[in-house]
Amino acid sequence: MGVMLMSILVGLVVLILSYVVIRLFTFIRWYKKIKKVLSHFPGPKPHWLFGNALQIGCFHDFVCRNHEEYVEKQNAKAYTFWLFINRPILQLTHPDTIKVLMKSNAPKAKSGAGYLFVLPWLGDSLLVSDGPKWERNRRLLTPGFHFSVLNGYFKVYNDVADTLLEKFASSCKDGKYIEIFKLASLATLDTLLQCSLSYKGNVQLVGENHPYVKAVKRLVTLVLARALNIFLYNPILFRLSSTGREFYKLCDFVHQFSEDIIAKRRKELANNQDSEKKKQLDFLDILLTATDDNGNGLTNEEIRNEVDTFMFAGHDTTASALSWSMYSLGKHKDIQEKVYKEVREVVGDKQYIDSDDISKMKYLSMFVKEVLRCHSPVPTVSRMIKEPCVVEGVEFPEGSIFDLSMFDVHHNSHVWPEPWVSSFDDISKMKYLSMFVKEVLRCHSPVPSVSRMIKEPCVVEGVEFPEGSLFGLSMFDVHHNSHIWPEPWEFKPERFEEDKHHEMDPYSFVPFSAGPRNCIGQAFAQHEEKVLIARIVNRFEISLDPDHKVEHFMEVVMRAKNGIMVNFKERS
Ligand code: HEM
Repeated sequence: MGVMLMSILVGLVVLILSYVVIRLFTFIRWYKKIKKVLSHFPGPKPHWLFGNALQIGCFHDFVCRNHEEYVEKQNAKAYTFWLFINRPILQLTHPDTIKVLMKSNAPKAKSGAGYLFVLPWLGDSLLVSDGPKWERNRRLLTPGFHFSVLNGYFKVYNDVADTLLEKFASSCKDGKYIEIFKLASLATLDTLLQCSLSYKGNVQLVGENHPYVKAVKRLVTLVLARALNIFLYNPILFRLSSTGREFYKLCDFVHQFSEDIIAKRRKELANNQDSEKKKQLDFLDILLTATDDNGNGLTNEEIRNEVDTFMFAGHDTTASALSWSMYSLGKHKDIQEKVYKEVREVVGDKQYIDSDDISKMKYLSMFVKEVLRCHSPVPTVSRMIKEPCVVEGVEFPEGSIFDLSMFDVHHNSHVWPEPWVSSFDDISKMKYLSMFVKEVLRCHSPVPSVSRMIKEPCVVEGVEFPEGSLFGLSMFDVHHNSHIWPEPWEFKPERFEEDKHHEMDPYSFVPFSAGPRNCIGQAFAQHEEKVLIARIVNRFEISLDPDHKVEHFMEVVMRAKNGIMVNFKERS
């Protein structure tokens, strides 16, 4: 018995030692290889064990130092830095390099900080998933962002603006300055809750006392707290920590919140009660009715994950863009005047962006749509399937060709809905506002960077990177690269005048990323931004507190280190 136990023990030790030796050997081989690959790129000198982790301090300052040294002085299209001995990152800083990864289907980096930390909250949703799961869900969600659906949300943007503007008016009496990010963030969360779940909970008025709002805000903080604390990277240690316990408790709470609404809506859909009460579709309606090629829909959990993802990916990002827009308007009074003049010309004294001269716009809008419907500029497209596919309950074999006839659909009297009133018209007429919003997105890059870990070897600047290499796709660097953007730190909406911008590489302006993993909510976000900015500028003159220093502060989204203090004065 004793001998047997001893043999098992020795066997076990040998097994563990062999495992450790193999891992060590693999690591050393990988380390030598990746070091050689990275030697082609410049970067701050790393410590052998900690890499550059101890030099980072404020991440924003670290990025700016590297930008100056490598991107500006050395004109490098990428530079490298190490978080620890096992975590080298190639930071892509030029359209030529960033496009290699953006065009590919390289998965999101799921080890270390970042995407992994949001998994318990968002599940395997669009933002985090890869491969066939992502492909299927992207296909199912895309119709939810079709312009005909987005158009219906203009009413929500305007309602949200009503509350926000009243808050500005009451808080800024007597020339007081207020911090803008918090208010912007509540407004964008309010919008998303209404557009995703048709949930109206007076979110902006109740503020962070609202339990759901409080939970979402706290979850974002806890994800960040974990990313900054290496001891919480391990999932078991995280679960045992007080931060982890709070995080999981809040996840349960927000999951329950969405699940209750989803279950209720499913029931209403089954009983066909919904259509009578609600005229405007929300994202939930679309997610509940979406089916893939095999007729399978999304499960309640999948829907919940996607809704939670919209909240996470869509509210602080848009709030960042809105806050930096207020900053830019306050800082550049001449630009504010131009935006104001244009808004006046288009919307005049209207309270709602699309109310007063609606009849004229309705006609224009109907005219354009009717031309598109009647003459269908692209009448059909075709697809040949690679796998069997079920259409109307009939299975088609691989190789079948389908004609997708938009012409027929547009002329099908059972499908064509009542012509609806477009409110795009106001927004699309504001060319200067569009340029202004783009310049805010370039200059302040609300999502400063994203990351990818490649599953297959990939060539960047003639150098082959092995599987497992980690890349930082730095939109902030690309947007401030003086070899691409002259005087990149200057705020000049005119850069985006059509003729100038169209000559540029499309990957020189990537605030929403680009390629297959671009932001699904980009049109939604820009519509909301434009309505809110137009409504604010039309009513208020915006000024910055001259005694308050505003500095960028890079987190998951671009914030201001000590906030942005703004005054909104009623125009006379
Ligand atoms: C100014 C506002 C916004 C900015 C700057 C922004 C930026 C981005 C960026 C850079 C990505 C790529 C992320 C990555 O590669 O990991 C992304 C993805 C995504 N965004 Fe946005 N976003 C904004 C607003 C929104 C809104 C309003 C929604 C939802 C309604 C949304 C939903 C998503 C989703 C679901 C993805 C994942 C898409 C996929 O991988 O297929 N975003 N966004």
